[in-house]
Amino acid sequence: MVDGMDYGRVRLRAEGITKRYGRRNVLSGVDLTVRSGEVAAIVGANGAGKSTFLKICAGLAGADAGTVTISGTVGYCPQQAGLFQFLRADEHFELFGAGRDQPRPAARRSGRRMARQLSWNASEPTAARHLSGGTQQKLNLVLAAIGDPDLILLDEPYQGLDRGSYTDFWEWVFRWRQEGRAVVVVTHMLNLLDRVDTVLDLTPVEV
Ligand SMILES: Nc1ncnc2c1ncn2[C@@H]1O[C@H](COP(=O)(O)OP(=O)(O)OP(=O)(O)O)[C@@H](O)[C@H]1O
Repeated sequence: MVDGMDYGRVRLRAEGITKRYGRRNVLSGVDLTVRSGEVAAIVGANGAGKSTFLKICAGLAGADAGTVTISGTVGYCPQQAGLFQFLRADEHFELFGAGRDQPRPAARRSGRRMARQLSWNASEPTAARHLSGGTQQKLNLVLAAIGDPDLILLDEPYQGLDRGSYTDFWEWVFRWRQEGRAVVVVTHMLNLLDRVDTVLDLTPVEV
């Protein structure tokens, strides 16, 4: 437990989220509530609407109906890393840190520290475009957590991670929970579902 964290406070409340693309109903009245100190997993088949739902929660896509209420700061990790190809890791940390009012040295320190937890030395002066696919994904992940957001939204953030880093990633998620953050993870890793607090299954119901 961390002093000052508001354990149990609702960080995300999505109610009645409905989304259509053309004539296709992707989400129909989806609800999800996540509190500080909780991990929610979103599961469902390919195309079930997991990424769409997460983007709506992050405010990056609009819903046709329903409301999303967020309390506190938000970090979002997209499925495809949205990096600046010519910038180094440190420069990404500074840029994303600035977006969350974090001074440059603090952002650099916290980015490097989190990278180390994923077995990556982020102080190397390598442009993002020259990082390996898995390392780009680590950068993508660290950027979602820069500035210690209260709510962290992760869209299958482990693609390309090696076995050790994958384990480190889940340890991270459960550490964040312990620290009182609210975490939402899109995942296909059903073996971990007994360790999360809420499971939202978007698989369409057969009628
Ligand atoms: N911008 C868009 N325009 C039209 N259709 C879209 C758009 N974005 C998503 N879709 C469609 O909405 C459906 C849900 O897509 P989404 O990416 O949310 O699914 P998902 O559950 O995250 O899938 P996956 O497990 O493959 O990542 C799919 O049929 C997809 O083709």
